[in-house]
Amino acid sequence: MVAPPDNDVLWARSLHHTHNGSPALSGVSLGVREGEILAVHGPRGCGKTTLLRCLAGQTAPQEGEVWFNSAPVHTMSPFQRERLRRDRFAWIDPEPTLVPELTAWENAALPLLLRGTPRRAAKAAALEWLERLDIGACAKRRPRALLQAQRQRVAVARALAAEPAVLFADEPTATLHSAEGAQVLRTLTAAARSHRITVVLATYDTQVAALADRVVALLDGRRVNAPRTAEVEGRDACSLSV
Ligand SMILES: Nc1ncnc2c1ncn2[C@@H]1O[C@H](COP(=O)(O)OP(=O)(O)OP(=O)(O)O)[C@@H](O)[C@H]1O
Repeated sequence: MVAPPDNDVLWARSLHHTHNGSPALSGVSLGVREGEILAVHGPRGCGKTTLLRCLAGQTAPQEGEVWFNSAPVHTMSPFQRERLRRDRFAWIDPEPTLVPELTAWENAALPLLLRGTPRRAAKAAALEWLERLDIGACAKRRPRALLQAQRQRVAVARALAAEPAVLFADEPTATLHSAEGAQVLRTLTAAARSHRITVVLATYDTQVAALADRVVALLDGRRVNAPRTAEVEGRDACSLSV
C-alpha cells in the first residue's frame, strides 16, 4: 500500500463498487486537499452518493483504497470507521435526518455530546451555529414544529458545530427553494473556509458546483472532465464569499 500525498486530507484510488451487481463506481480516483471545497458533480445516478459514502467510511468499496490523512480507511474495522465518522467527519443528507424527540439545539449538539463534550459547551456551540443560520429562535422546538427548510438548517448547524475535519454534503440544498438554498450554501461555504473545514459536496446543479474551489465530474461511475464554466465561476464565487 502506498500512502497518499501529504497535502491531501482524503485520497481515493481506483474505487469500484456495485449495488446488486449494477456498477455505481468504476475506477474512481481523487484527492481532496486540506481546507478545500470540492464539488462532485454529475447527473442523477452517476455515483455521487456512493463515492461520498466510500470516502466517508460509510460504505466499504468492493475494490480500491480510501485514505484519511495517513490512515487507510478501507482496511479499518467497522468500529474504527464508526469512530472516525463520529470524531472527524460530518454528514448532511438531502433531507434533514433529525432525532424527533430532541429539540433543535439538542439535535445540533448531538455529535459533540456523543464525543463527550460537556453539555454546557455543546449547547453553547449548537446555539451559536443555530444563530448563524438564522434559526436561533427555533432552538427549543422539536423537528415536527419546524418547516422543512428550518430542519435542514438544523442539520447544517449540527454538521458545522462538530467542527469536523471533513464535511460531506450530499445535495444539501436539493429540497430547498433557490433563495433559501443559496443562503444556506453561502453560510456553509463561508463557515467551512473560516474554520478550515474540508468540504466534499455532491451536486447535480452546476450553480452549486460553481461555489466550490474545484469540481470533479462523474458520469456513469467514472471521472470525466469537469465543465470549464463551473471551474471559472467557482473561482469568482470563492473570492466573493471569503
Ligand atoms: N441501494 C442501492 N441498491 C441498488 N442500486 C443502487 C443503490 N444505491 C444506488 N444504486 C444505483 O447506483 C448508481 C449510483 O447511485 P448513486 O446514488 O451513487 O448516484 P447519485 O449520482 O448520487 O444519484 P442521485 O443524485 O440520484 O442520488 C445508480 O444507478 C443507482 O440507481
